[in-house]
Amino acid sequence: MEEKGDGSSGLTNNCDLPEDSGSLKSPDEESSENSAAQYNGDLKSVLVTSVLNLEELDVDLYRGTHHWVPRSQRLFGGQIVGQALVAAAKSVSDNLYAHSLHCYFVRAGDPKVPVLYQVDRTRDGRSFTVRSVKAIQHGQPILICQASFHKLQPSPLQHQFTMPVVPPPEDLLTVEELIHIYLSKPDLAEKSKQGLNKLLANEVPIEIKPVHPPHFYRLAAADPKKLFWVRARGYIGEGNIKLHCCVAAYVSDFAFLGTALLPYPNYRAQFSASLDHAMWFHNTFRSDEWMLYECESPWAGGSRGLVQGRLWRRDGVLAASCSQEGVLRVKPVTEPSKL
Ligand SMILES: CC(C)(COP(=O)(O)OP(=O)(O)OC[C@H]1O[C@@H](n2cnc3c(N)ncnc32)[C@H](O)[C@@H]1OP(=O)(O)O)[C@@H](O)C(=O)NCCC(=O)NCCSC(=O)CC(=O)O
Repeated sequence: MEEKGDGSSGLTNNCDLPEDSGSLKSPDEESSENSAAQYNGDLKSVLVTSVLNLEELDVDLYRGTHHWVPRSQRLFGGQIVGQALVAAAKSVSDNLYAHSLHCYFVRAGDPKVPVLYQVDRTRDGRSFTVRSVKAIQHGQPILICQASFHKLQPSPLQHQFTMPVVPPPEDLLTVEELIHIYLSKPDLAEKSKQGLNKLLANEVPIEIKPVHPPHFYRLAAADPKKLFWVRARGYIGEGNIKLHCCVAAYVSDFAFLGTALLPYPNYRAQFSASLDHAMWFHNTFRSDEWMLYECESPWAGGSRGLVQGRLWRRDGVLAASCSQEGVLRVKPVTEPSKL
């Protein structure tokens, strides 16, 4: 069973709501914010230079291309959500910040062609503004998304759960380092070796450090809960709060639905795909800095699973919350994993 330190049910007052923190600086980075190399390499994140850098075709019409495509050969849901949020954000003024989005994945995305994003300016209110975005391929919607933006408004109401107590990312191994360890096991089945090598060859623009690696890889039945540190690969830098939300939308769909499979190591997903994805942004954060992703699945049934997640800044501030339902069609595993 997975342990979560002191859990997340306690309420504290230490949340740092946007009205208090228009800047993305965290206290320990203020003195050296211009040093890209201290984050995660001096290369700009491909998420910013390519994936989330949409081409404007016409007013409220954009085109997005792909970077990493999962083995399923359908587009990664996080990419479509992230790009849809970029498109929505382009038509709202600078003083409005995304606070929530709600999406349905209605068709599989085709990795062979780009995606068009058509933005409908649903409403511009006094403090809230809503956009609807349709992601289109082959003339048909693959995703429908509603995103809402809000002006910063101060309030005395401030609370949040407490971040689970876990080892810092510096004390944990990346997924790639863990895979190298598994690959060095002498009794590793050839099929597993091939699978792991394929994973290594993936160019996922996200870095991950699982807090409990065996749980992450579903080796034994575990509670449907997982914790991992996550950040965009490469440097993004301070500045654009909206952009960090779009990167977080991309990141938040990664390995999320798999949380619902953790109690069932004797089954593998024959067909799995996210059906919907919702996010709420609570505080400013940097998506190129380590954030703790706390994922849990309160329910599975009827070939579907529900997952919920919290993205924590490493200083304990709750950055965002996520929810997703996915279709999960499984079949029994014939050979146990030898990782
Ligand atoms: C969810 C949908 C498949 C529902 O569409 P339909 O209702 O028409 O589809 P369906 O359920 O009838 O069939 C879908 C596939 O399941 C197969 N299928 C049907 N019944 C089955 C059963 N009982 N057991 C096993 N498989 C079954 C079908 O043959 C088909 O495979 P086949 O298609 O091979 O013929 C679609 O809306 C969709 O593709 N939405 C997009 C989902 C998505 O791409 N999400 C983002 C990526 S996932 C992601 O990013 C997160 C993640 O991976 O974790």
